Amino acid sequence: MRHYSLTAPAKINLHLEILGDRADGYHELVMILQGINLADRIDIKAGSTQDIHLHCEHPDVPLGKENIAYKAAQLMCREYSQSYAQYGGLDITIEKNIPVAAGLAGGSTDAAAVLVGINLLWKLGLTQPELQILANQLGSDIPFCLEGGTALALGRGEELSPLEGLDDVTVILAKHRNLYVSTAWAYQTYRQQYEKTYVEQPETLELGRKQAHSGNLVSAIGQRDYTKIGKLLYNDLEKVVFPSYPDVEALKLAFQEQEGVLGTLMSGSGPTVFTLCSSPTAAKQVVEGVKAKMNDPALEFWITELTSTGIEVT
Ligand SMILES: C[C@](O)(CO)[C@H](O)COP(=O)(O)OP(=O)(O)OC[C@H]1O[C@@H](n2ccc(N)nc2=O)[C@H](O)[C@@H]1O
Ligand SMILES: Nc1ncnc2c1ncn2[C@@H]1O[C@H](COP(=O)(O)OP(=O)(O)OP(=O)(O)O)[C@@H](O)[C@H]1O
Repeated sequence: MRHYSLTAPAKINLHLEILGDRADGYHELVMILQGINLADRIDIKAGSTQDIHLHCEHPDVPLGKENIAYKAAQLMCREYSQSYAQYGGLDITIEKNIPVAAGLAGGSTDAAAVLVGINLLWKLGLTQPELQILANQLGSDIPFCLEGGTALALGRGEELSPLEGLDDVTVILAKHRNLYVSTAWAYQTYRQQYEKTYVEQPETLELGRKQAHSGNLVSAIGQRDYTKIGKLLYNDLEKVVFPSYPDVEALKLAFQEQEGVLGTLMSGSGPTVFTLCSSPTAAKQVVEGVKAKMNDPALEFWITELTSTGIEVT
């Protein structure tokens, strides 16, 4: 029986700027997204019945229709009903290595891997743009997860332009165990506090505005100037997450104080704080410094790298 195993990397946001809210309930964004080497593993094969069966040992991952990977499988069954009838149901196992509800697109990357896996399992031959149309229906981070690497993302996150790949930098991830931030809550709170309606502008004007803030970071990425990249990290959602979750801000400040840090920022809607370092050795020292400063047993740390590799069949 055919069986596919895929690695599905997490992401961080090097830049997240909110231009305003939109009539469809989303926010118009300018982001720079970056894949990292921390990945879930997705195993996918034909099931013995017509059902979709999801397995995951992580206690915080739902196993039914609320799981975004399950929704991705359902979408494929609906869109390609003939293949579904021909090949039968699906058996999907998620090995969860990416922290849950952490601002690292864990669910989104699982869903993207399910789209890729079913495309292979059912021999659909869908192209990347065709997969992108499906990804876009499922969530805002999923189109990026399908591509991976480094990308500028506009719109609600789905208008992607690839940037120079960054893959020789160490990144520390840190978060408080059992601290979760809802993405919907973060954007809704931002909407309430910084109400600014996004107005479509003539193409050239709008492009100029979008490039104004992220442009320097895009240039630094092009030059692979990691010192500059570290200084230009930016996330508008820190403005709403930090006042409600002061521990997250304290964690960022503790990283900023350490020597050997290139830059530090909250990823997505948090609560994970990431820190760029020039080497794994420097990163280990930084983690020790933060542990000593915070003295909080609830803190968890991961040391990994930026990666230009997206979803891969292994
Ligand atoms: C915070 C980020 O992870 C940064 O990459 C993304 O912007 C969120 O991506 P995501 O979790 O895939 O988001 P979705 O599942 O599409 O939406 C989750 C929630 O965030 C809000 N949301 C999301 C994206 C966006 N551009 N504007 C929003 O206001 C949606 O209204 C929804 O309530
Ligand atoms: N495959 C999945 N993996 C993890 N969580 C999932 C999954 N499917 C649904 N969820 C639910 O979605 C919520 C958000 O989890 P996820 O790990 O995707 O958050 P996130 O990394 O903050 O997402 P993003 O960065 O895209 O906003 C969790 O509380 C969990 O209950």
